[in-house]
Amino acid sequence: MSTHAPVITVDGPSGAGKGTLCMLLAEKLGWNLLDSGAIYRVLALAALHHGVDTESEDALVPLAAHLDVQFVAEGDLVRVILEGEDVSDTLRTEKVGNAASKVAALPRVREALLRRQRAFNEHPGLVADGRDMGTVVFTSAEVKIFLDASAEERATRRMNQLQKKGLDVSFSSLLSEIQERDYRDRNRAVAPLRPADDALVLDSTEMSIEQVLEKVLAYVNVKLK
Ligand SMILES: Nc1ncnc2c1ncn2[C@@H]1O[C@H](COP(=O)(O)OP(=O)(O)OP(=O)(O)O)[C@@H](O)[C@H]1O
Ligand SMILES: Nc1ccn([C@@H]2O[C@H](COP(=O)(O)O)[C@@H](O)[C@H]2O)c(=O)n1
Repeated sequence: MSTHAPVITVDGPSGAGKGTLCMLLAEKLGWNLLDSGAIYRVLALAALHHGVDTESEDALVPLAAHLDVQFVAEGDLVRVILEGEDVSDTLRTEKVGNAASKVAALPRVREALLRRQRAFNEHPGLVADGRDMGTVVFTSAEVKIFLDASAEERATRRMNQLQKKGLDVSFSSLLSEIQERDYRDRNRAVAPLRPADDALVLDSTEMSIEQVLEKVLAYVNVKLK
């Protein structure tokens, strides 16, 4: 990876604050941003649209290889366009998140999406958000972070987020959806969710977004010096 731009990877379970942290880091550093979860979500949504079985690896691999998706920056937001349709809001639902974690458990599907993810590694640098950024996709990354928080705190954050959008949600169903997805992501045979051996593990349960950013920026400055 020496000819490539520097990379900061941020892995961790759903709702730990990876997306928020990565967006702030990318803004602060002026680097590119990869939301790898969005790629798995787009594939799951494409499968649902085309009536493709989300458990059939044979059917999903060609779909993954030919995904017609664009990520369009719009101010602070990145709009996701699948086959010409803006799917940014649909993509964030728990239904799609769950379907994404099913397609993400299939080895040949992950393989088919590797090149697409690595193509984001452009100058001046990349902040990569996901589950296996530090362990599989960018193993030589200069900085690796594993961001965690208790399942209860993550469900609370998600509930607040959805309530701000005017959605009525039950804490207990959010918690069980998060726990189900965690279990699948941590126990799959390929690229299971775990900290890279050389990652800084940060538990954000008791930390604000500002505290997480401050701690990570201090670490990044030391590592990139
Ligand atoms: N340290 C924090 N304290 C309180 N709320 C937080 C913190 N970090 C993030 N949040 C809030 O939690 C919600 C989920 O955060 P975010 O989307 O960044 O998580 P994520 O790890 O990227 O989740 P996913 O993997 O499912 O996309 C957001 O509403 C965000 O503003
Ligand atoms: N590098 C990654 C990123 C995501 N996944 C799977 O996709 C699901 C959705 O991810 P979000 O970050 O958008 O919530 C997630 O539950 C994982 O199953 C992955 O496997 N690898």
